[in-house]
Amino acid sequence: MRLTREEFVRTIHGRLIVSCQAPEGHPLRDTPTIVRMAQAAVRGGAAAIRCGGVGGVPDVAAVRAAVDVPVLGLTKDGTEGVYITPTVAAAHAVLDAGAAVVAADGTSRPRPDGSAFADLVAAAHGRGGLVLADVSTVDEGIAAAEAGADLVATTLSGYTGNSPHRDGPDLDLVAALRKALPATPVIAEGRYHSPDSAAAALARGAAAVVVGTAITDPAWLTASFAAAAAGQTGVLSP
Ligand SMILES: CC(=O)N[C@H](C=O)[C@@H](O)[C@H](O)[C@H](O)COP(=O)(O)O
Repeated sequence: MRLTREEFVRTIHGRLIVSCQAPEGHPLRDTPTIVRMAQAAVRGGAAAIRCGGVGGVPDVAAVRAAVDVPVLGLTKDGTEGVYITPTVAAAHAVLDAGAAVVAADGTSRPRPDGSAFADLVAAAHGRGGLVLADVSTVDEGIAAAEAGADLVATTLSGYTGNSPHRDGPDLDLVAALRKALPATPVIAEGRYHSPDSAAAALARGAAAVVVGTAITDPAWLTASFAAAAAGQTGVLSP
């Protein structure tokens, strides 16, 4: 699916994107399960699906074939430094698998193939794809937009050395990017764990909000219920 930025933004504007991923070793980590996760998310109203990650290109291709909403694809190579679609070759592969948008690390940290982020953007545009820059600060967002990113996302806030580490989402970064980049759509992503927080991101100027864990990880959901239950232990007799 090839879309112009305007077409893509029209599709997602004011809506939810669901990130359908599971880490290595997770009980849900296989491609058919990720596909069903994506189908369930679309049934619930997801405007687009973000997928790939450690499942990589096979997940992107399988989800793309199974849903009729745009796919934001990524690969993940490790967990340190630049690991989200870190190379030009990875971006090509994600787009060739049918993603409308490639989500890639948009920071200025060194990339494993020695390329610059602008090289990845040019390569993706050459394939007719759009680029979502995952960043952690306003300055990174500005640099990514200058390098040609079609959209920027707050995905990496809390996961880099120069961004604040917090339990909840970085709503301040959403607002700051919106102000600094009036012509570049901002996607809110990272630790949106409630419908209210997702709505707050849209109110702060996000074009759309990405939710992953809080929708797609039953282990995380169970742990939050289990913790609440443990807090009540002894209040009522069985
Ligand atoms: C930092 C990083 O590697 N984020 C990844 C990006 O694709 C995913 O692991 C997250 O699940 C995704 O960003 C959605 O966030 P959350 O699961 O918090 O709703």
